[in-house]
Amino acid sequence: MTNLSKFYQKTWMQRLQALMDQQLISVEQRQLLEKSATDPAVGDQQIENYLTHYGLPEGLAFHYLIDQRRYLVPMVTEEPSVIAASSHGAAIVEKSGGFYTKVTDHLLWGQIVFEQVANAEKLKSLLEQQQEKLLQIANQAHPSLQQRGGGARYLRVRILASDLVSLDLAIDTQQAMGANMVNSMLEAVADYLREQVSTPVLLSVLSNLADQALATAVCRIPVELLARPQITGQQVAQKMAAASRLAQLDPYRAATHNKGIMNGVDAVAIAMGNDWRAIESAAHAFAVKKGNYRGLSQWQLKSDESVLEGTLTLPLPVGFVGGSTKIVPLVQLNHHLTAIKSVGELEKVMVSVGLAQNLAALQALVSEGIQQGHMRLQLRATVLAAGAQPAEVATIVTKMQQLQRTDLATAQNLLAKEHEGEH
Ligand SMILES: CC(C)(COP(=O)([O-])OP(=O)([O-])OC[C@H]1O[C@@H](n2cnc3c(N)ncnc32)[C@H](O)[C@@H]1OP(=O)([O-])[O-])[C@@H](O)C(=O)NCCC(=O)NCCSC(=O)C[C@@](C)(O)CC(=O)[O-]
Ligand SMILES: NC(=O)C1=CN([C@@H]2O[C@H](COP(=O)(O)OP(=O)(O)OC[C@H]3O[C@@H](n4cnc5c(N)ncnc54)[C@H](OP(=O)(O)O)[C@@H]3O)[C@@H](O)[C@H]2O)C=CC1
Repeated sequence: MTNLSKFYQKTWMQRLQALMDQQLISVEQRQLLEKSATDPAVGDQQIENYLTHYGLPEGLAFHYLIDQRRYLVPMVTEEPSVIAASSHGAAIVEKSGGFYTKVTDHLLWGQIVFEQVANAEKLKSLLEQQQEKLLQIANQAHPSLQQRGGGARYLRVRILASDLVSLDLAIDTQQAMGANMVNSMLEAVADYLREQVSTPVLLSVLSNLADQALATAVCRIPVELLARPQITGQQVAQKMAAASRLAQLDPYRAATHNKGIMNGVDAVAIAMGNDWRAIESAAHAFAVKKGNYRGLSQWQLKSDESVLEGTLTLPLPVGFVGGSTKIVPLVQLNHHLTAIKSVGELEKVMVSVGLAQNLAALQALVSEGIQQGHMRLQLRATVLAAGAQPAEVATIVTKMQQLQRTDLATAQNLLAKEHEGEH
């Protein structure tokens, strides 16, 4: 009976066999793992103990007009109504003239933290005096980045506590997200400083709070475009502005407000082969202002209340190259579909999608409520979960809507009746 130790030393087929031998999976489950493994050779190089490829649905969002350019936006998500909402929000902004965006330089912070610091001020000034030398050592650790026009730009020293000091280097990572590059550069500087300074280095690593790589999207919507059945555009706009204020005051609301934004941002990040965990951690860290976690976007009615202005700024530690961007063929296809040519464009698309997602969510929440639109699409997932074949879904969804039911048990009963009726 093969055991599972040294799983990583087994071949992919041996791993599946080992799971069978241990009676952890059935023959059918092994077949599912094999069928889903679209590219075992690549998977085995990408991650450890590779088993199979876990497929997520990819859809396309429409109506994006960003800085007067039209974009198709591939989005990878398992959540119903996210892509519908994305297109819906974008369609409203499209009718309003589109999104206007701006991006800052694409710099990533890296930090070297000193512990057991005896005199923080003294260490701070010592490090600041060596700025040029430290930046030079960082750049020498990854010379190709400078050749591309990037590299370590500047540094700062922060006293975090009487015994903890952080030396932060801002590094222009050009078209890459830069985590691996920055970490190598930091370790070179840390090695140098270990010889210069007796104070121990605790760690050196990039920071995902990429507040030197910001992207902002703005849209200005004539309130009449926000109208919903039984509620005027003016009323929707006023309520959206109130919901925006709520997210500034209440972290419980801000968490969901921001989740709605990241529904779109994450979906684009995955489609573009990016590290969505880095983007998520950056966004939520950036949402803390004056010690409070707040909504990342804001909606304000302009003076004569005829226009609702939405603004979203996000830190985006993202890459147009590097990471898995060249390894996953679908990422190259999605770059082609979106027709983006740089990391700056990727940032503009991502932040616009985040704002569109937020617009659609808030408009629904303050008018008919989220369930009407969301559950109409979520119902399809419920009926699938009840065991329906794709071809049966529409019939069962219609019957559920007639019964005004959304629960799994009703879907299962209707499906059973449908199958009885067939015999
Ligand atoms: C769902 C809608 C769009 C319906 O809204 P609606 O007005 O009933 O939709 P419609 O049928 O009039 O279509 C409007 C547009 O939506 C798109 N659309 C509409 N249906 C589809 C579809 N089947 N497939 C693809 N696209 C669709 C499409 O672009 C369409 O325009 P068209 O292209 O026809 O000119 C609206 O109710 C909505 O946007 N709701 C928000 C849904 C949402 O945010 N879902 C995310 C999950 S809930 C969540 O996690 C976020 C949240 C809410 O918690 C965040 C927060 O609290 O702030
Ligand atoms: N967020 C986090 O906390 C962490 C993330 N990661 C992972 O790190 C990866 C991202 O790191 P990153 O360093 O970007 O990825 P890579 O390790 O893939 O490095 C990017 C590479 O892209 C090459 N490149 C080609 N053209 C350019 C260009 N125009 N600008 C910049 N680089 C270019 C560079 O090659 P050359 O060397 O020839 O210059 C560079 O080494 C992601 O996979 C992420 O998941 C890893 C650790 C932590």
